[in-house]
Amino acid sequence: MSSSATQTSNSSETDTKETLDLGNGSEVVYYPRFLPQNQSYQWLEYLDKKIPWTRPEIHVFGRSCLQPRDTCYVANKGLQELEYSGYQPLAYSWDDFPPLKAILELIHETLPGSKFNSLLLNRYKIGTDYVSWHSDDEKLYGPTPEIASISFGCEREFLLRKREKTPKLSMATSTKYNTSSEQSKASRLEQRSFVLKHGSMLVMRGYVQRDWVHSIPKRAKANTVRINLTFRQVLN
Ligand SMILES: O=C(O)CCC(=O)C(=O)O
Ligand SMILES: [Fe+2]
Repeated sequence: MSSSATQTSNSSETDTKETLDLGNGSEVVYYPRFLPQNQSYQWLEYLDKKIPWTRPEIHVFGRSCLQPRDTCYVANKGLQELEYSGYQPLAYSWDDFPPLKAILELIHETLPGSKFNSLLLNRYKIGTDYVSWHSDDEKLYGPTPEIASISFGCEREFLLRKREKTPKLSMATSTKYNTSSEQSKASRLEQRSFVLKHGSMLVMRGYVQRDWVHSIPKRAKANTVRINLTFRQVLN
């Protein structure tokens, strides 16, 4: 497996990126300074105040629990509806949130050929908010989805771990894995991590959702808000 990280610096800071080849057609590209810092603070404040955040009840392994972070969903009209962990978010319109349209445009300029038409937003209020191991492998994104993930606010660690051959871990079936077997998995299976900075963009493409799982673990010391936007394309 080739997993060399390459550093490419262009004249603009925005274009500075780190490419991680995960092998077998999976790639992650990280743009640490994708958005200007000051503009990003304004967007963070806007999103924190203006997005109609909810903390839904989700269903995993036959149990219901409160999702351990706030969420919202924005999508083009007429797309197939998203459903994960037994929860079907209501789709808001891009027109309600002009800054999201501006961010979408910047992403489309940087990633030629991308046509994102939906956005899942997450808000981690404090360090005990998290997202457990999962992959975004819902059928409506197709077999090799490109997902662009923008982060604002508190820096949090993003972990990627090679998927075990069995069992399937998807957003629909994921749950908390804080057991000792989880620790042994972490040492056995290949793992990568990124600290997602304020104003950064991380892009997952190729077979990342099929072959890898990802998570944002709890961090006791993360005591300020983090907002994350994951842009996706629902195929028709
Ligand atoms: O907050 C993040 O960086 C990741 C969120 C995520 O994995 C998801 O929404 O599917
Ligand atoms: Fe995800």
